[in-house]
Amino acid sequence: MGALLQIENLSVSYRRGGATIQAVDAVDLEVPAATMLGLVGESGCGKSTLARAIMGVLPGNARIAGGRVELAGEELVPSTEARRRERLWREISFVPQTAMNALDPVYRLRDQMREVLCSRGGLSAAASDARTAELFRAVGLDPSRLMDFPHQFSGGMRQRAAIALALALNPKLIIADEPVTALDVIVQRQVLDTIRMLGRDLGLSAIVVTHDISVVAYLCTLTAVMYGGRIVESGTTAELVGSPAHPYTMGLMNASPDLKARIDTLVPIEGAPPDLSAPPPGCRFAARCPFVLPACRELSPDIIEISTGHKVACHRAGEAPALRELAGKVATWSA
Ligand SMILES: Nc1ncnc2c1ncn2[C@@H]1O[C@H](COP(=O)(O)OP(=O)(O)OP(=O)(O)O)[C@@H](O)[C@H]1O
Repeated sequence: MGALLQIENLSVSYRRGGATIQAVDAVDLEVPAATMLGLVGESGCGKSTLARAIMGVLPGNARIAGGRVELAGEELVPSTEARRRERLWREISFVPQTAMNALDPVYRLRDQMREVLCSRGGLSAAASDARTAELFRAVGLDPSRLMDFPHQFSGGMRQRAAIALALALNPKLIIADEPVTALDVIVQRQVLDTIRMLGRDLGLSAIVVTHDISVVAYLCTLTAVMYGGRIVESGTTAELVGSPAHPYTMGLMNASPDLKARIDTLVPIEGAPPDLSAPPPGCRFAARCPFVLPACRELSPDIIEISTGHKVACHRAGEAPALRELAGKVATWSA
């Protein structure tokens, strides 16, 4: 049986000025049913573009340059606009970074839920309100707040309401784009706990987009690391966090306050991701990689499977244990 979501060789580009920005470059990715996959990488690596391509909500200057996406055997990309609209909320829903991107400030929460549950889901107003109360309880909101407007909620509560909205019609796939980034640390943890619990209890299938690898480690069974428009490492989260094989993944972990397992201080990765309007030849991480070899700057590494389900695109993947050892030293990253 195929995975729930299958992405094959997907490329997405933007036109800006006279330039073409290759934001997603030949990406292959699968999300099995009842699985949360974390898509992690720094800002500008193409995560949101990939998420938007799956949802079919790319901006006007974007173009699917190639590839295909299937959800439960049905083609999502390419797709017609009518089919895309029909699918949104019912089959794919999303949790944005800021709940106000999903919630309308002038409507009561009850009415926003009715908009999805009645108009899209065909429920009566009474059935919608009952379902909303059930959803509110599931996400940790008091159903007595149903008649509130979004501004009467705290940021964390609004994010919970956005999650309730995303769950409303039992979609096949949820895409959460930086679902806790805008919240303060304590609330982040509470909302993450709720998402984790819902993931387990409801068997959710989701892609969680984040720059924070510790969020992925906390929530997701599978992880895909994106850099420069490409997936550079993917596999189970346990394997990636326990034995990262790509130097970029090792660097992300050193820079994460919650995962700095090997170094007792935070070590940033110097520099910035490549300009995707003129990406470098070879490995896109070469300019920042402490383990770079001359070949890395010329030849793009193939993705290879180093153990069951653990894939990495690095010329030095065979030396991963030794590189991990070195990556655990501060001097490696400051050289
Ligand atoms: N509407 C757009 N028009 C032109 N270029 C864009 C547009 N949106 C994104 N890009 C470019 O595409 C590349 C990938 O951006 P994208 O937002 O997908 O990355 P990201 O990893 O999700 O980062 P962030 O977390 O900052 O959104 C970047 O070079 C970005 O500047």
